[in-house]
Amino acid sequence: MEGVDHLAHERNKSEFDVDAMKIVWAGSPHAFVVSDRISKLVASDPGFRKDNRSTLSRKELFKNTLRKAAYAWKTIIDLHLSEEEAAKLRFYVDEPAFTDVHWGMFIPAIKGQGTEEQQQKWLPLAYKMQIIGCYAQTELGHGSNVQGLETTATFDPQTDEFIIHSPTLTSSKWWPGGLGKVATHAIAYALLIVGGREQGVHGFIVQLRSLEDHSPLPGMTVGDIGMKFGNGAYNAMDNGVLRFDHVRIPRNQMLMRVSQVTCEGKYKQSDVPRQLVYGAMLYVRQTIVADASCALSRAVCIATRYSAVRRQFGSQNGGPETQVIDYKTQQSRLFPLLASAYAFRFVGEWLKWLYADVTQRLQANDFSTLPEAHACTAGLKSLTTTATADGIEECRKLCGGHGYLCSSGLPELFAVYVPACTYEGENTVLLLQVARFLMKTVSQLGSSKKPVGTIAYMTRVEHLMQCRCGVQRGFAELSADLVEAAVAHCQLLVVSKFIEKLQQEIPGKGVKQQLEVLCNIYALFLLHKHQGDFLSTGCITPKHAALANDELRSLYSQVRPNAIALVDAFNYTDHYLGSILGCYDGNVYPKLYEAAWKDPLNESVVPDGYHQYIRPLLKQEIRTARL
Ligand SMILES: CCCCC/C=C\C/C=C\C/C=C\C=C\C(=O)SCCNC(=O)CCNC(=O)[C@H](O)C(C)(C)COP(=O)(O)OP(=O)(O)OC[C@H]1O[C@@H](n2cnc3c(N)ncnc32)[C@H](O)[C@@H]1OP(=O)(O)O
Ligand SMILES: Cc1cc2nc3c(=O)[nH]c(=O)nc-3n(C[C@H](O)[C@H](O)[C@H](O)COP(=O)(O)OP(=O)(O)OC[C@H]3O[C@@H](n4cnc5c(N)ncnc54)[C@H](O)[C@@H]3O)c2cc1C
Repeated sequence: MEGVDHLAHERNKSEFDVDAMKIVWAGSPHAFVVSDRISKLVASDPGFRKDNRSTLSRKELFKNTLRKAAYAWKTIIDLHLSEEEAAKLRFYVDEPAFTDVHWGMFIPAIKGQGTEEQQQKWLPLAYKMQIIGCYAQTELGHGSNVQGLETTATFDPQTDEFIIHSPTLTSSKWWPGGLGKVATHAIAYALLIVGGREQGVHGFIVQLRSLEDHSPLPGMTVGDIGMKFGNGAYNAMDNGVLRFDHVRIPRNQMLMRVSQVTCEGKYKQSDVPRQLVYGAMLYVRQTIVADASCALSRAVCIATRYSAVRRQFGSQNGGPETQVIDYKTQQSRLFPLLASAYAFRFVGEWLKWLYADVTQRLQANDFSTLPEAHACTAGLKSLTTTATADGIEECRKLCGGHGYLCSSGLPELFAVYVPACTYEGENTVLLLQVARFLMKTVSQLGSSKKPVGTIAYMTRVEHLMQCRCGVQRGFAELSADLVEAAVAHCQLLVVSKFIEKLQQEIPGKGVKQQLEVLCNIYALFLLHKHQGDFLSTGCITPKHAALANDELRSLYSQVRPNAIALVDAFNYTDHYLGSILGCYDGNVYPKLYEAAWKDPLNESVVPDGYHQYIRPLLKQEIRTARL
């Protein structure tokens, strides 16, 4: 039935003020208003249509992405959108594109690592999109090991230039988004060589393509690296390959905030730490944590609405069958994911604050919190992306067979999301960085350097004092266990930031109570999942473990009547969700049926290839037919 809200009875059950929860989710009344307006603007504009993506060939998909990016830019200019509104528009257009890396990495890298003068020269061009940038760090042979990069930048004092060169096949830049076909410029990372001495990896602004006809400049071999996981999905992005053959760039195109090369060929290090070369990664990891809650909430919204629509078994006296959301097994898989979406939202908010704080301190030459900020961004990036990728797949399974259809939106969401576990730092590699930070802290326990901030709790964990002398030995040998410790540390962060959120004033009828229920689910689910660790370390008794399990069941019952309203609070349009199973009105079956007929395979009743392959088979002519 068109126009009927099939989920109205669910919405009527809710015990809290959904509009107030929408503001909590958005972060502020202002953020809600902007997000609501821009999402509706995108949803109502046929220029941003995306329901045909999975049927396009790679070339068609790519061209369509270029069209959308240009159309989005025109909309931003025509409507005089602010930076905040423009970012929201790109978000709701919901298509991986070169613009993500231009705005998300190229510009932040110049801001973080460029001198004032360099920023003044390059940022206005980038902001107006008169140049399009990518972030060319990873090579064919090295991604995680940044110090192992082989591209060289050799200073030539005769011409006051750097010679950028790819000496081996494995030194080819490989993966950068936007590089393959679009970017005119790159921040390329290369091993700096001055006066014959290697000075570590640095960033350089390199023009790749002509601003007149887009052809690669002399000395550049550049192209796309090929199809990636999933049809459609991330294939809208032109991840690229690039080789430099003795390409010359002016000296002032080395990003020189952290260290400088003079025209006489002197290498000078500022008093800022070398790790600032990694600053763009700090920034992007923080945005990835914020984005995790969006991707997970999207999958959870689809699975929750569909679970309320779908009925299987349990009909009494010819009455309706049971909604699958009422099965305790469904609840025990779905509701912890719902709780995780909210938990990641709040930890993402906090990380944004932490990043702003560390940036302010860095500008004032206070580098004291940089290691903590690195550990938090790296650890939370790893934890939230792993949980989100796993969560999207679980949501697909929670939707049964229909979850496997592209029209459910879940396969594409998974395919686009899952590389987040790899890009911007492979997740295990990042956890090892957290472990290193934790072990460094443990080794300093008892000294005058007291742990503060997110590691202040360590002084309260007595047995850590006993193991502090052994932590510098056997790091590699124990690394698998240390990675688990790193995850536990990050989970503690997530739980404590959720609790801190609840200590704030939260307006709206029943909103705080709902969030308390979700926070308890998040924490108790972790305790339940890792009860072996808690029991074996004597942190809890078997009785506590059983109580936690009982409490979880009771909490699931409390969520049940509010489940639909809790996902409505994400305020996603049907356009953004891109899912028949998750559509707002719950009118799933007619929409699924209709969508099937739109598949290109259904354009003719008898398929292409019938006369060539099916008929000969049926007529037993197969031995004589030429295949
Ligand atoms: C709206 C905007 C959207 C933006 C885009 C959003 C989403 C993304 C969308 C699509 C994807 C697009 C782009 C993807 C881009 C990329 O993937 S870019 C490439 C990213 N590459 C990596 O992340 C590589 C990972 N490797 C590393 O980070 C380092 O090499 C590693 C830390 C693993 C090792 O470093 P190394 O120097 O070799 O060794 P150490 O372990 O000795 O470290 C030295 C010290 O430096 C500290 N440190 C390391 N990293 C940082 C950092 N980022 N910030 C601050 N400090 C750092 C480390 O802790 C050591 O300190 P100590 O010596 O212990 O004190
Ligand atoms: C979709 C996508 C977009 C990307 N975009 C960009 C971009 O715009 N710009 C850019 O520069 N790069 C980009 N990348 C590259 C990305 O940053 C790297 O792939 C990533 O950093 C992982 O590095 P790697 O591929 O070398 O993995 P590897 O390090 O080779 O990882 C392989 C395995 O080895 C393990 N491993 C590695 N080192 C260690 C260690 N020390 N201890 C224990 N285990 C270890 C890892 O855990 C993993 O299991 C992108 C990648 C993808 C998939």
